[in-house]
Amino acid sequence: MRIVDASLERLRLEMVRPLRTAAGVYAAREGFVVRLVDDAGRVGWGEAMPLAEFGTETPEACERVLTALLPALRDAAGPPLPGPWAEGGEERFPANHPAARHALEQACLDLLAQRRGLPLCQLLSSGARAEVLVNALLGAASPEDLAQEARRAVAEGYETLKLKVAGRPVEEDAARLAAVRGAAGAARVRIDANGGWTEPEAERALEVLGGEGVELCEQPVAAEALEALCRLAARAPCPLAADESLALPEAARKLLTSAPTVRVLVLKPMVLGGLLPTLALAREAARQGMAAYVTSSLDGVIARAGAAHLAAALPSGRYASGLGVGHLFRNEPDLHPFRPLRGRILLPRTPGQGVHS
Ligand SMILES: O=C(O)CCC(=O)c1ccccc1C(=O)O
Ligand SMILES: [Mg+2]
Repeated sequence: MRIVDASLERLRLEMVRPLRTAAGVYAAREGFVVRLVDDAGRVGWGEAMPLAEFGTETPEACERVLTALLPALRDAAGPPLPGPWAEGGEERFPANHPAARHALEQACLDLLAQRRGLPLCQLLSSGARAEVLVNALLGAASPEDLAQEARRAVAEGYETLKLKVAGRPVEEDAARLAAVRGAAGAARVRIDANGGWTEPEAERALEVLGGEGVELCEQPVAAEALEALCRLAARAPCPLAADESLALPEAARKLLTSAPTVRVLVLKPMVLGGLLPTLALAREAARQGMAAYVTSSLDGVIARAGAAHLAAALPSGRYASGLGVGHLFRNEPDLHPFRPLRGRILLPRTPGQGVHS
């Protein structure tokens, strides 16, 4: 397999309305699409959608690295093969640029899976599941609007709802959560503080919010506050999940090796540098008795396609994946296989990722 063309295009995602989290407001996203063509005419797609505040490189740095790397691929005897297929090729992937590495690795895996005649999830794991559960991300602010959004999601078939909390008084979050719980029926409710509380604030907020019917809380305290996170997890009424913390070097290792009170990891392939490093972390977590699920970092459909294949290949599919964000974007393509239906994504069975131009 020789690469006969390698190109890079900008991708700008405009949000229908800004998404507010405790860490900030997202109105638009800037990233890149990598397209590799091999000598048999197969096309492999990869996406880089940097999220610098989450610890990836900036869009400028990402573009610089990808622009520098792609011409070399064009003339190479074959694409660099990542992970177990590397044969010494790993150094051809960019270091310290997780979003750029993600895009390049994803496009190479897409081609490799097509060449082997396997859906990407099957290339990643022979035990891959045929579908993945997805959570609905509720974006409304007021309790009334949230209740309506939750009712709609449940009627559509979502079994897990996710609500952003923190960055406002706990009493307000309590009212917002009560509205969601009232509308959720049998659906689980996941909350995400995006690091918005101090340890004492988190302690109190979790007492108030973390009762029955709350599946877990993502990242109650700042990414760096790893020890506070572990202390809180030992006492909190609901399980705590590490998300932002995993972007820090050594954080995953510390969580995996210290007597684990944090039992769940939120895996963002864009932040962790690609599908294979993320799968390796999920497998390591499973060996330690910890659970993991995949979420997007507000990515385009290509990155979510890769993430959906990865989610299907994780050791366990118990937790819903955070991949139901397409409706938040103005320029989301109408019809594609990675749009959740009844709260699930059914993986394409065609070779590769099943992403087409
Ligand atoms: O999990 C989801 O449903 C969507 C992903 C999401 O919430 C998110 C999107 C961008 C940045 C951070 C986060 C997060 O999970 O904290
Ligand atoms: Mg989160």
